[in-house]
Amino acid sequence: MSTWVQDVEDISRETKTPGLTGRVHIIGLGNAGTFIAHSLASRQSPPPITLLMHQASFYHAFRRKKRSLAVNYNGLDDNRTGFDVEVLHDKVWHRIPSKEEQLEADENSDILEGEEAVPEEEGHIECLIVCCKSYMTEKVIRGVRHRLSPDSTILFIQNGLGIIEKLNKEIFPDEKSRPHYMQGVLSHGLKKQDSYRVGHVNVGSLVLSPVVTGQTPLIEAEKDTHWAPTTKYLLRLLTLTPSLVATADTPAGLLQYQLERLAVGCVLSSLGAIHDCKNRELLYNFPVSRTMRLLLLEISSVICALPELRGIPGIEDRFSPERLRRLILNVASNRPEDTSSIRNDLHYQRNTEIDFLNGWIVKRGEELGMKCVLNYMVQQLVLSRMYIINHREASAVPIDLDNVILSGDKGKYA
Ligand SMILES: CC(C)(CO)[C@@H](O)C(=O)[O-]
Repeated sequence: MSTWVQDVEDISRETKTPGLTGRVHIIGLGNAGTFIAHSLASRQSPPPITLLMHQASFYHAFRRKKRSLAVNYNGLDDNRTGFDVEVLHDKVWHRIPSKEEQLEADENSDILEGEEAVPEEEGHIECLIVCCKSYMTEKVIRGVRHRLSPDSTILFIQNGLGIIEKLNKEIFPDEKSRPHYMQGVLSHGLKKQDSYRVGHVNVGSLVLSPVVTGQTPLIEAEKDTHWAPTTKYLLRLLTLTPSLVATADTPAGLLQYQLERLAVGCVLSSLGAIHDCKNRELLYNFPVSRTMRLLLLEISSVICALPELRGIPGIEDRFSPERLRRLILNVASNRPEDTSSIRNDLHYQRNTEIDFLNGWIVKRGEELGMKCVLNYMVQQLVLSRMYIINHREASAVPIDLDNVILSGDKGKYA
């Protein structure tokens, strides 16, 4: 198997682009980000990897873990080190030197507990893997926008759809100065065990494809294989990383996996959050089953009418309400103890991905002249739950228990 250095040299020669460094930057160290960074570091020839952290506290936690990422396979932790780190402080990325570099450093910094030298931020980003939640992506990309160029490639591995359209509108309106995009669907079973430690529950895959914008239907895009050097490099690097089980697909092929994932999310994630329950509690429940069927009628109609999918054989069968329903029941039965990601986000009072799930169906339905009222209602129910939870928290009266005095033997508070 070729090393990453050979890959960089080959691609530089083939595409006549000297100066590629082969460095991969990763933002978002949840389950997917940790697993991908760990997998790249587990290669026989690991490429240079930089983890981008938005808060000094994330780095402090990482340092407590001896700057290692762990994936637990069959009960055994596999620890990997060797990651470079950059931390955002005052809108500037600061590179945190590795242990070896620190030994040589003589400067001190006040933002990172005054122990480590913080050199100037690093420059251009060639390959960026974004694994944060869809609702955070715009903010995250704004933070590295000045380090991206039309020669960069960004790979998005996230739930939901509509993120790239939003980025193009808000951050990269000029097509010529836009970076190249790739998207991926990760189906490995991952479970968070601790910060920077993920359990690998079952083997899945990572399906990848470069993103083409402005080509409808997508089947037309199959003729175009002129990918940017950084796209070629990232695709080669990931597909040759054994633990990822990654494959390259066409844009139309990938979109179909994304839509299946979207349908599962629109039903299981949203209903799990509204009912505040685990996947298993949505099974064998007649009223839930009625809701699922009705939601799927709208979801299936929108997907089957998408102009991007025109000309692809078998779309009506693959995305029929009944097939989607079976797919969803399969996921729920195989992962009965899973808690929906939207439910988790609500629990921790974070924003949710609802606008990129049911919200996307509503938006695309509108463009196609379909009123998806049930998906709209589900979107609003999740948003209203978020509103209630946030307001409940905001209006809670803080009690200073340290200063509460118990008076008399009746146990009354004084
Ligand atoms: C879809 C899901 C509920 C499956 O367990 C979960 O993966 C989620 O919420 O993204």
